Amino acid sequence: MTQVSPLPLLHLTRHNLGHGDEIVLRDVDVRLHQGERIALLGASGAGKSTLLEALRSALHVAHVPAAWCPQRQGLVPQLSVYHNIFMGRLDQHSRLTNLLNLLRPKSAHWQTVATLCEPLGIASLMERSVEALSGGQRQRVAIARALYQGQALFLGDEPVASVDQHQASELIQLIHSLHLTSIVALHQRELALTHFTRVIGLGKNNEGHGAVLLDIPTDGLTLQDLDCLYPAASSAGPHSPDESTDESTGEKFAQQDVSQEHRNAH
Ligand SMILES: Nc1ncnc2c1ncn2[C@@H]1O[C@H](COP(=O)(O)OP(=O)(O)OP(=O)(O)O)[C@@H](O)[C@H]1O
Repeated sequence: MTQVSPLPLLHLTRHNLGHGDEIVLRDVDVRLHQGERIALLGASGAGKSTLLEALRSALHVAHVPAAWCPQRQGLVPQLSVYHNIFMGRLDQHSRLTNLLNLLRPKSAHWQTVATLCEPLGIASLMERSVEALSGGQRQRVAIARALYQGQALFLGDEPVASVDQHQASELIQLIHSLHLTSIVALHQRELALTHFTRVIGLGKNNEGHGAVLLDIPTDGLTLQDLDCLYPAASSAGPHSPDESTDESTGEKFAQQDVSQEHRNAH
């Protein structure tokens, strides 16, 4: 049987990404295909949000719709959980519908949102204002608002950072059950290996510049292969016993070289 290649969605090529005059990531060359589950990894400040923003805006220009779950959530604290989730589709309704819904939610909209909230464990909180929620509950509301957008592609900037590993795993599964393609920035490396098909890892290259260090399938990848993205972990982390007592840069570079063999395998 002939194998059908996955549909290309985007090719972000030879881009320096940053803010103002500051370049955060050099020579970014990333392709996205339909059906991929991409985990974006890297230490804090490595440029995950910067890359996600660039992908988001390139997708917009290419007219590829994507659900978006931002790191800062962007929820309106004074409004109810229901209203915050409904905001995910404001652009799909007329202004009048949006205004009326603010005053008196239509039962059909309410029901749709309730159905989404059920697996997220926030159905009983739909009338509560967001300011009265815990951090983890707010995170679920932000995810629900992105799910409510009803797109095939999900972009999330650390959407499961405020919940424990078990809950994070369930949330990622839910996101994946509703989206064909996903690109998610994460700090939990284990989740990247268990729930995603590909890892894009950001960090400093040998010249000390921010760059894409890894772009590889997760198949066969180990936690140790990811240590090069986290300089502290590669010198002292629990996944690199060989290096835990030796902080020599030689050891560190040896680890980087292993991972760089896989680089840009896509
Ligand atoms: N709006 C901005 N203006 C100027 N510099 C910025 C802006 N946003 C981020 N930066 C800088 O860009 C670099 C990368 O930040 P970014 O938020 O992309 O990293 P990150 O990997 O998402 O970090 P974290 O895991 O902490 O969220 C950092 O040095 C940060 O200070």
